[in-house]
Amino acid sequence: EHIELLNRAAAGIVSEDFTFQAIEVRTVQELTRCDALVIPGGESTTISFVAQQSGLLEPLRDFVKVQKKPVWGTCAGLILLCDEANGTKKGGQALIGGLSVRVHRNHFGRQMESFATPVELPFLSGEGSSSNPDQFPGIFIRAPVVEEVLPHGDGPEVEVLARLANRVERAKAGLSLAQTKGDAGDIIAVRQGSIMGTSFHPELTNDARIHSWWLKQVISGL
Ligand SMILES: NC(=O)CC[C@H](N)C(=O)O
Repeated sequence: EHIELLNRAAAGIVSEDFTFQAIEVRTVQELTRCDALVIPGGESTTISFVAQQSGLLEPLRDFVKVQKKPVWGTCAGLILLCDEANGTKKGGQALIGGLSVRVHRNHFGRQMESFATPVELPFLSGEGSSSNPDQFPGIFIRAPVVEEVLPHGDGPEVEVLARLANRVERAKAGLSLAQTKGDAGDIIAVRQGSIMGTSFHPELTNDARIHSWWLKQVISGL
């Protein structure tokens, strides 16, 4: 799904010296070919287990924290990119790290508590021609939130890109209040230097604006 939306986003970028190819990464060789990486949702414990087993965990840490190539994590991908996680499986779980934040896994509850709600993303205001330029369909599936921004040492600051609006505000956008979950102020999108994370799943919508925005950020840093 991410590749599909990235391809659509790339098709909208008109520049002579820009060529784009998206590949799936399962090996170190494939990772080495990449200028930037999206870590998708899924199950963070499984993703890090498989990454460890296939010798990808250290190369991923190097990609993110040493080479500082642009990375965007969605949901489980966000969890993996955080320096600390709460609500981890017993005994903890290996993370890639890089974002100076603590994330709370499964913040809204179990699978049955998954929900869709409009989210305000002020950074999108230049993207597309929607009548509601900042509004984006947020799909939260056993989603995490960033529960605390940690000291960032001598690295770049953590920018909070988006928080959930209050439920009454979101209910005005079409959902019934009962369907509208999550508390006002919950942090659902962050960026720190080359690393971005979103709690929700833009790749499960038909809206390529975040992919387009992110791709432009990546290109401008290359
Ligand atoms: N949709 C998702 O990526 C769910 C994330 C999952 N709850 C985890 O901890 O990894």
